[in-house]
Amino acid sequence: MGVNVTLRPSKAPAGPAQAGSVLCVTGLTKSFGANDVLRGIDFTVQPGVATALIGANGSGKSTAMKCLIRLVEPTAGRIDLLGRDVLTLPPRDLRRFRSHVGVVWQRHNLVPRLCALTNVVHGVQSRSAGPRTWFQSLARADVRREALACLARVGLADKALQRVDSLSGGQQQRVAIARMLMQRPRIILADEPDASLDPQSGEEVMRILSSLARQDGLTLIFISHRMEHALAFSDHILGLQAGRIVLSRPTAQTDADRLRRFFDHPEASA
Ligand SMILES: Nc1ncnc2c1ncn2[C@@H]1O[C@H](COP(=O)(O)OP(=O)(O)OP(=O)(O)O)[C@@H](O)[C@H]1O
Repeated sequence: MGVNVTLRPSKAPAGPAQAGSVLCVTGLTKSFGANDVLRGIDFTVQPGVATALIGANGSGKSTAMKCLIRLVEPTAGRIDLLGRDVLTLPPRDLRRFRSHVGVVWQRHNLVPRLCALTNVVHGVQSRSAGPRTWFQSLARADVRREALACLARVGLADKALQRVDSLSGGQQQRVAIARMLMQRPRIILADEPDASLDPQSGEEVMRILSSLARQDGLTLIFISHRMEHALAFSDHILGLQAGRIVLSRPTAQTDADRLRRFFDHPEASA
């Protein structure tokens, strides 16, 4: 896949999204009290591109990702995502807007005592609500079929009726991905989906996420602490240090040594 993520010049004036981009972030700033966590970050992502967001603990990666859908309210800046000026959306529009954004967290928030299929059916609630979305046995036939298909896409069709708390950590994360697919997202944000998993399960989760995004032509933005995952599953890498983007490079133009140097001396990577 072609690499077409570009870093915009810092201190660019707020303006409309760059032509063709799915995401355009300009001057994004976030302070928690006196803690300036994001110090004016600018970047643009083109549709279908997989972007890895890397950086040391506390560099602001999760905060930046949460700002994109206003789970954290930015202090300043502009975010154009999926053609919407996100920071101006009124609450009702924001809820509807979020339903187009599939999010995968490190902690997946499944309902442990319910089966995998019911948990996946819950993903439809972003499109339609009501008791028929509470349990797979009550779900409309087409919803049930779609949920089964989503489970099949993550390789868990045979676990559909198994309680989620009887599945392994990696399998649970795959159920969470299937639930996210039920949203029919237009973009996927993943905050360390490979954390808290053993290396093999973490890699499998990343591989599934990445290939689903590619199959559906979806933009994927993911945070990972695993250098090898950033290299294997992205088209472009953005590196944050103390709330600033100090690295923006097509993945094909970097390697493990360069990324190691970024982690050791991020200030020298700009
Ligand atoms: N809700 C909050 N209230 C106050 N401070 C916060 C809040 N969320 C994050 N922070 C602070 O913002 C800074 C950046 O946190 P963030 O979670 O974005 O970093 P990160 O790069 O994702 O780190 P990690 O790799 O450890 O997850 C930290 O100093 C953190 O304590």
